[in-house]
Amino acid sequence: MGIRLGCIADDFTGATDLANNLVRAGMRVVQTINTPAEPPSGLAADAVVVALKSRTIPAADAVAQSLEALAWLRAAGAEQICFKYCSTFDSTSDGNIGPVAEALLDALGADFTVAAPAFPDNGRTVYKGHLFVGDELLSESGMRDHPLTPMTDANLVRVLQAQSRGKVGLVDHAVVAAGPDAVRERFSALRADGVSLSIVDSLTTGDLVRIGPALAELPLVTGGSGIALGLPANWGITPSAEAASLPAASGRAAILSGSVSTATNGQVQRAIRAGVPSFAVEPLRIAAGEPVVAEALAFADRHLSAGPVLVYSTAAPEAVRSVQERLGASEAGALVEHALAEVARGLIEREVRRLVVAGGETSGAVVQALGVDQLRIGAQIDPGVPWCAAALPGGETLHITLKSGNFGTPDFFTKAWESLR
Ligand SMILES: Nc1ncnc2c1ncn2[C@@H]1O[C@H](COP(=O)(O)OP(=O)(O)OP(=O)(O)O)[C@@H](O)[C@H]1O
Ligand SMILES: O=C(O)[C@@H](O)C(=O)CO
Repeated sequence: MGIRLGCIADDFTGATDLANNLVRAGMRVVQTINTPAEPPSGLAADAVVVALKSRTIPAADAVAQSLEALAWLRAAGAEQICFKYCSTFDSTSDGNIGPVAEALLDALGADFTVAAPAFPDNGRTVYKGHLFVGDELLSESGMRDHPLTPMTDANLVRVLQAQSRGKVGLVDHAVVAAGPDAVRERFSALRADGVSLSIVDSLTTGDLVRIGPALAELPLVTGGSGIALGLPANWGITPSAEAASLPAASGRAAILSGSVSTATNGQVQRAIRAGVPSFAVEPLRIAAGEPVVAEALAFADRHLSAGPVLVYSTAAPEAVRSVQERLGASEAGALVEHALAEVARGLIEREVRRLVVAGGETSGAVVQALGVDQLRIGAQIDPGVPWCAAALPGGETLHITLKSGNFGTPDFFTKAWESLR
């Protein structure tokens, strides 16, 4: 039997976030890093999440990579496809949410899908098409300063329309609250009006679960990880603790943080205050050719035997902006990602087997550098952030968690270890 749900995620932390919600809803989930080169075989899973790093690449490349993932997932027997992007709708005016969603619709021969980024467990809600992060509109949240995808408009109908060929509509909260039949009716009305992509309001987890049955008929659904909460029940799958079990963890521990999000800035400061030995990676020093990676690893050598160490490039928005003005945003990003990926490799050589990574782009760079191609999803540390187990190329197990920038409580970097046994 093939898999039920095939998922394509546009970044690596987002993929584990989605996998985490599917596991919590009872699905057995395998996450692959990129589209596997081999055709699917022997997958003991209800869902596969293909993690891409396509959020900030040119739209045409994101489309090509997503279509490749789609072909693999269809070969694995996927009965429905889910395209996962950020709960803060991270994108630019060129995409990549609209272009990828439309290309997937075309490839599936479908004419309509939803765009439902809400993840109320993490404070992301959508009302009248406007995205809120906690109590703030998206455009007034820390996301307005994001280095790669600054979000300056909270009206998602407008944001998605700007990056889509087709017409964008809205399923508003009154319809969602009225239940799946009302949602189905609204889908039909939107279709009749020529709408191909529709933002869906959701204020609570209950809203996301309630729309679940209405999504069963769509070949493609798109959204944040919250959309996963209502899908497994469409196959009669119910929550089970077994879905989240991982092998026992051991080995040295480290934190690598390349996220510049508001939450991560707080978490780094908190870890430093808590006495975690910490090394700051400075982009301008890397650009000047200074041996920053070697220094970070020498620092790790001095501290690893006593407990977790933190290597971070995380900085406040003004500092990030000033680096970007000097180096260019994507050049600075690439430079830091490369350096942190090199540090990750060095840490594995130093017997680190428990690793916290913060930031979606950073996680992508680290996981690829480590040669990890598949993750098993374990228990949740905080909403959207599970521990995962991966086989290193030598066969040893690495326990790793990929934390989205804005996820996790302020003490995440010190408490994460407690939920790993
Ligand atoms: N001090 C810095 N100056 C400039 N750029 C930085 C700095 N530190 C990190 N970066 C870059 O900023 C980007 C941060 O993106 P990343 O996705 O890793 O984190 P995030 O955006 O905070 O988290 P998420 O995408 O999970 O919400 C990366 O490309 C990273 O290399
Ligand atoms: O949806 C989210 O907020 C996260 O999974 C994510 O994608 C952040 O990069």
